[in-house]
Amino acid sequence: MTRRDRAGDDEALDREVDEALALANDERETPAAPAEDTDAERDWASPALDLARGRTPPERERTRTGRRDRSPGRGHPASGGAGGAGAEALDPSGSPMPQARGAARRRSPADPASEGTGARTRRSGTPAPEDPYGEDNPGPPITPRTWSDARATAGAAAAAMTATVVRPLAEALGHVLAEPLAALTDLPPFDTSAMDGWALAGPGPWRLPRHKHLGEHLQEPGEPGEPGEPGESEYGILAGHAAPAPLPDGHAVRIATGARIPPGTTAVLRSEYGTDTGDGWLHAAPAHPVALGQDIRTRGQECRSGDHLLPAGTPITPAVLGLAAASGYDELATVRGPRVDVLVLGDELLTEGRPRDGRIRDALGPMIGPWLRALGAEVLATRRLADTADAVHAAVAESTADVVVTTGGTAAGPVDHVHPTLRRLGAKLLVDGVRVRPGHPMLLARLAPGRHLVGLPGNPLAAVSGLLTLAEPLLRTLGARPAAESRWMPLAAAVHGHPVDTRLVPVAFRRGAALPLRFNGPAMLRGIAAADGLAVIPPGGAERDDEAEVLALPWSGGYGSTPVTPPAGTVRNTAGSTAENPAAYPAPGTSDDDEDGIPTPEAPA
Ligand SMILES: Nc1nc2c(c(=O)[nH]1)N[C@H]1C(S)=C(S)[C@@H](COP(=O)(O)OP(=O)(O)OC[C@H]3O[C@@H](n4cnc5c(N)ncnc54)[C@H](O)[C@@H]3O)O[C@H]1N2
Ligand code: MOO
Repeated sequence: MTRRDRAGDDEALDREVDEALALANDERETPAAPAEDTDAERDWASPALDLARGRTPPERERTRTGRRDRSPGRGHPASGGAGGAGAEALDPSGSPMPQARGAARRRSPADPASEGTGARTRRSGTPAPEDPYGEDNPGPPITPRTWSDARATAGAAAAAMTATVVRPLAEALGHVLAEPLAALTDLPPFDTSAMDGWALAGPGPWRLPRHKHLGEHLQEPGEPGEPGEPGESEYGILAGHAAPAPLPDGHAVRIATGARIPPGTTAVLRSEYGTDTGDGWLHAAPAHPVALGQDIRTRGQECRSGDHLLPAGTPITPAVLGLAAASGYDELATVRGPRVDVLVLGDELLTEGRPRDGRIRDALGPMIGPWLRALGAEVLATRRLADTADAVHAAVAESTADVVVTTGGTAAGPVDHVHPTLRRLGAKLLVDGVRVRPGHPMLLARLAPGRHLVGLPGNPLAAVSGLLTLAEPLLRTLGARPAAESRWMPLAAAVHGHPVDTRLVPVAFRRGAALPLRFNGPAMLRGIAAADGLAVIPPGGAERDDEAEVLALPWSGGYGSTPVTPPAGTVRNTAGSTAENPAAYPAPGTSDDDEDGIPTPEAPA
């Protein structure tokens, strides 16, 4: 067999398998299907799949990778029961779907190769070659790449951006620290009480200030600070006041959590452990003897001024915002996110109302921008373009963004204008097709040094596949973001595979397992909208209980899980779709001090 014969054979195989997968994944769920759900109906795609598998050329068969067998010790509830049979997948609404069957074989335990594994790019701070695939280095051949190779190529296609933007804390969420976070103060900045109670000097019983007996002062509060010593209110020493006067040996004074400790204090007694006998004396409960230093947070316990709190490259989470504020910051130096223009191609697309007259709603305009923002991009605009070569060419040529993301027009149809546009602009294709389903026509091109175009296929789930395969690694590198740890989970049901391509399949997390969802065809969003992740299914498919790599989604943790706050006024969506964040954090609230209920003194006795 010649090389050409084999290539032709492969294409025929691809077509057959695409059709079989489409049948297995899409049409099985169409309302027109007969009401009775017999085994025969459920399996009607299997012969085509089996046929396709049977014809797989031996050297391309089962280059199974990117998986680890579940160790026998790691049981999960979904795998319990009789012999592993009868796994159910749920559709997005939670109804059981028939188990995929006959499509995958049990893995051999040892499996060192890693085709399905998400490739890692270097962490921020590691120098990257500028424009790695420039004129001097044409890079590896471009077509078509395996899924993991495509991700690695996208992650290595650019260097980390160096521009920084100083942002007020309120606008820094989701960005990345451009510089290490160093404490601007000691934390705590002064010795404070960890509890409401009394500051004590020396061993008890302790003398209480006469005019500050608890009973007297809960009735008619006067002006704070009125009675007593400097820094005291009539309730004793409260948080937020000036330095209190020294506490003489043998004395006690009421003190609130977070208030400054008066000089001379040796310990704090919690209010529930002490008794004010009403005659001017305070006694500790015998069950709670006072330990030296108890319930005092000493200055600098958490950090000293200048201490290195977090490294550059740390994503700014709500917790980082809190730490930055506590340690004295009003604003943070952040890495400028890569600027992205989104171009939505397709004359058939409507921007409002129900599909009509052969036209459908644009599902990608409202989805891609927010998703990119969750991946750290600064989305300049989402524009819808007419399906003409000139419109596409002009929009790409005029864009000043670091990354142009197009949707649709990647295939070879009469109005697929992405490839011709790239040729016209002299762009260099880095990835032209990926061995992944859905989404195989996705592409990545270098428009100019430091400027790239990601071409997402028009089928909506194929576009998501392109986002996670090409856009995510590219944006991660540009934005100097750390790669997320790979997450592996046992599959709660078998999944049909493509014989030679990786599949990305929406899954829901259920009891520690990844449950494949229905409605996972390339044109469908119903599965992904209900999903917690995208399972990476290696060529050949996977059995129930096989461990699969699972890609995080912006709303399910892992990379891209922290949405970037759109700077007010700077993010426009010229196509008029809402640019709302799909996973916005709630407004920062207050949090209690460390009331952990553990009666252990904070400072050693
Ligand atoms: N001869 C071939 N045809 C196709 C192939 C192929 O290999 N050979 N691959 C198929 C696959 S797989 C995909 S994926 C698509 C990719 O096509 P394009 O990137 O050129 O996208 P379009 O043709 O513009 O659209 C495809 C499909 O998606 C719908 N679409 C497009 N944009 C949107 C949007 N914003 N919102 C909702 N739906 C959208 C469009 O109406 C089409 O139905 O090519 C196949 N063909
Ligand atoms: O299978 Mo296409 O690649 O629909 O995305």
